[in-house]
Amino acid sequence: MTKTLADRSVLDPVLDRGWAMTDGRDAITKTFTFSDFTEAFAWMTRAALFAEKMDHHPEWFNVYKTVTVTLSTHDAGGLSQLDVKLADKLDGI
Ligand SMILES: C[C@H](O)[C@H](O)[C@H]1CNC2=NC(N)=NC(=O)C2=N1
Repeated sequence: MTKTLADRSVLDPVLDRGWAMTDGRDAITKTFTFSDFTEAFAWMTRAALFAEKMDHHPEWFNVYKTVTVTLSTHDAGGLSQLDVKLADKLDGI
Protein backbone atom coordinates (compact mmCIF):
# COMPACT_ATOMS: atom_id res chain seq x y z
CA MET A 1 0.00 0.00 0.00
CA THR A 2 1.45 3.35 -1.02
CA LYS A 3 1.43 6.16 1.54
CA THR A 4 0.06 9.63 0.85
CA LEU A 5 2.42 12.58 1.19
CA ALA A 6 2.95 13.57 4.81
CA ASP A 7 5.28 16.42 3.89
CA ARG A 8 3.24 18.50 1.46
CA SER A 9 6.12 20.91 0.84
CA VAL A 10 7.53 18.45 -1.71
CA LEU A 11 4.68 19.66 -3.94
CA ASP A 12 5.92 23.26 -3.97
CA PRO A 13 8.40 22.88 -6.86
CA VAL A 14 5.80 20.92 -8.83
CA LEU A 15 3.15 23.62 -8.30
CA ASP A 16 5.74 26.23 -9.34
CA ARG A 17 6.10 24.44 -12.67
CA GLY A 18 2.45 24.85 -13.66
CA TRP A 19 0.77 21.95 -11.90
CA ALA A 20 -2.29 22.89 -9.83
CA MET A 21 -4.28 21.09 -7.18
CA THR A 22 -7.21 19.31 -8.83
CA ASP A 23 -10.70 20.53 -7.87
CA GLY A 24 -12.38 18.30 -5.33
CA ARG A 25 -9.71 15.63 -4.87
CA ASP A 26 -6.15 15.09 -3.69
CA ALA A 27 -4.49 15.18 -7.10
CA ILE A 28 -2.53 17.52 -9.36
CA THR A 29 -3.40 18.59 -12.90
CA LYS A 30 -1.50 20.28 -15.71
CA THR A 31 -2.31 20.94 -19.36
CA PHE A 32 0.53 20.43 -21.83
CA THR A 33 0.22 22.14 -25.23
CA PHE A 34 2.17 21.02 -28.29
CA SER A 35 2.51 22.32 -31.84
CA ASP A 36 0.21 19.68 -33.33
CA PHE A 37 -1.38 16.29 -32.70
CA THR A 38 1.69 14.35 -33.78
CA GLU A 39 3.85 16.09 -31.20
CA ALA A 40 1.23 15.60 -28.50
CA PHE A 41 0.86 11.91 -29.25
CA ALA A 42 4.62 11.35 -29.49
CA TRP A 43 4.95 12.86 -26.02
CA MET A 44 2.12 10.67 -24.73
CA THR A 45 3.89 7.61 -26.14
CA ARG A 46 7.11 8.42 -24.27
CA ALA A 47 5.15 9.24 -21.13
CA ALA A 48 3.21 5.98 -21.38
CA LEU A 49 6.38 3.90 -21.65
CA PHE A 50 7.85 5.60 -18.59
CA ALA A 51 4.60 5.24 -16.64
CA GLU A 52 4.47 1.56 -17.43
CA LYS A 53 8.08 1.11 -16.34
CA MET A 54 7.39 2.74 -12.98
CA ASP A 55 3.97 1.05 -12.71
CA HIS A 56 2.36 4.40 -12.04
CA HIS A 57 -0.08 5.71 -14.60
CA PRO A 58 -1.51 9.12 -15.45
CA GLU A 59 -5.14 10.00 -16.00
CA TRP A 60 -5.12 12.06 -19.16
CA PHE A 61 -7.34 13.65 -21.74
CA ASN A 62 -6.12 14.55 -25.20
CA VAL A 63 -7.80 16.99 -27.55
CA TYR A 64 -5.79 17.66 -30.75
CA LYS A 65 -2.55 19.26 -29.48
CA THR A 66 -3.33 19.53 -25.78
CA VAL A 67 -2.99 16.83 -23.13
CA THR A 68 -4.51 17.44 -19.71
CA VAL A 69 -2.87 15.20 -17.14
CA THR A 70 -4.10 14.40 -13.64
CA LEU A 71 -1.84 12.56 -11.22
CA SER A 72 -2.96 10.77 -8.08
CA THR A 73 -2.19 7.45 -6.44
CA HIS A 74 -5.31 5.33 -6.48
CA ASP A 75 -3.79 2.78 -4.13
CA ALA A 76 -3.22 5.56 -1.56
CA GLY A 77 -6.40 7.56 -2.15
CA GLY A 78 -4.41 10.72 -2.84
CA LEU A 79 -1.06 12.18 -3.74
CA SER A 80 2.10 10.18 -3.04
CA GLN A 81 5.79 10.50 -3.81
CA LEU A 82 5.11 8.51 -7.01
CA ASP A 83 3.04 11.43 -8.34
CA VAL A 84 5.89 13.85 -7.67
CA LYS A 85 8.29 11.50 -9.47
CA LEU A 86 5.97 11.13 -12.47
CA ALA A 87 5.31 14.90 -12.63
CA ASP A 88 9.09 15.49 -12.65
CA LYS A 89 9.49 13.03 -15.49
CA LEU A 90 6.60 14.40 -17.57
CA ASP A 91 8.00 17.93 -17.25
CA GLY A 92 11.37 16.62 -18.41
CA ILE A 93 10.29 14.77 -21.55
C1 LIG B 1 -1.25 -3.32 -9.15
C2 LIG B 1 -0.57 -2.08 -9.65
O1 LIG B 1 0.72 -1.96 -9.14
C3 LIG B 1 -1.34 -0.85 -9.24
O2 LIG B 1 -2.68 -0.97 -9.61
C4 LIG B 1 -0.75 0.44 -9.74
C5 LIG B 1 -0.81 0.67 -11.22
N1 LIG B 1 -0.75 2.07 -11.58
C6 LIG B 1 -1.16 3.03 -10.74
N2 LIG B 1 -1.25 4.28 -11.12
C7 LIG B 1 -1.70 5.24 -10.31
N3 LIG B 1 -1.79 6.51 -10.74
N4 LIG B 1 -2.08 4.95 -9.06
C8 LIG B 1 -2.02 3.71 -8.57
O3 LIG B 1 -2.37 3.49 -7.41
C9 LIG B 1 -1.52 2.68 -9.42
N5 LIG B 1 -1.41 1.46 -8.99
